[in-house]
Amino acid sequence: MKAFLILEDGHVFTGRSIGSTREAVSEIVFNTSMTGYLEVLTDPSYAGQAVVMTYPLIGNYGICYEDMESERPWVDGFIVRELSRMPSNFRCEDTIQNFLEKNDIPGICGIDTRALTKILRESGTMNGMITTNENYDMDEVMKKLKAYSTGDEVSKVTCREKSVLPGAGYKVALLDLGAKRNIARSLNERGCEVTIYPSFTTAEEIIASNPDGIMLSNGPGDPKACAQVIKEIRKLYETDIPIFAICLGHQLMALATGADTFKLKYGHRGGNHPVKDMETGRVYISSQNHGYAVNPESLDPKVAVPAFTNVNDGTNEGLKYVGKNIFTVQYHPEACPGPQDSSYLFDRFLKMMEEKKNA
Ligand SMILES: NC(=O)CC[C@H](N)C(=O)O
Repeated sequence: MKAFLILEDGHVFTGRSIGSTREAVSEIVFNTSMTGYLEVLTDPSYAGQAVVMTYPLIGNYGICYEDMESERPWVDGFIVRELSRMPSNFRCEDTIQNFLEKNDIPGICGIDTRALTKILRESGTMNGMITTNENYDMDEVMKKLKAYSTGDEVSKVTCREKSVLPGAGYKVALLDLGAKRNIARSLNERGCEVTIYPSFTTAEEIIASNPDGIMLSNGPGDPKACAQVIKEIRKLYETDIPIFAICLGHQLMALATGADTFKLKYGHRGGNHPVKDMETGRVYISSQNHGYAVNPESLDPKVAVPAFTNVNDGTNEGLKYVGKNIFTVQYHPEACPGPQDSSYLFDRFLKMMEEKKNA
């Protein structure tokens, strides 16, 4: 069946429908990872967005359920050049086509994703519609596209109840703002007992559980849409509990302590973004998925200083909080998909908890 991708600037791409045939209006973003499409589909940070994969062949190893980063796919749509018709891998359990269909996620294949990515890169991220309706009315479509914006996506994707991953080591409270599974897993593998809290949990409840450390997760949408969570994070900042935050968590801690965030032209999404550790000068290759960033000029140097910078565009990729056991990164040390270069940051968090305990 034919499908169309209609962009807010009037461009129309014609391809074939994959997954669900329903219409989807979303923000269109591109990801340059060559593999890891299942982790991309199931990363809750993509709620409210449809993802274009720039790598031209997607799906060749199928779907391996074990690799899911949450219990379901969260993207609004999936856009690829060529979808593998015959996945082949010893772990393969399903095809992307089936997986998208079962989960009612629409997609489009067979379009020139290079041309599409160039448009997004030059004009910036924009809204788009995926539809199988050949008789779409352009004026109606444009009205819908202009009206669309990501709202409070966090409350949509967070867990409903708290849960615990047992461990004999440090007790970590993980605030789930749309957490990828590999965050809890990375802590659990290091022996931590991880208690996962819904995003609407109060700071008082977390503090009362007396954790050795607090972890703020990644998550979808505009960080400024999370006013209530920001208030609770401010209270966590006031304690002396060690805190480590990733991506949305990093942005929210910055907002909670007086800094500002802004929307990047087309974001960073992929598996090979170079970040520089400002202290050592060493560059790490990181997995990233963000559309917003902290404005370093808005930082009060008495509160927080840049710890990592993106080598491509010089934007901020991490902060160290002055006089606090707090450090935060904009990229993904849990790296699923992506290089494992930065997994040492979890060890750094464990060391911080150890030092605090022995102080
Ligand atoms: N992966 C994330 O946590 C993304 C954070 C935020 N939603 C952004 O796009 O910048």
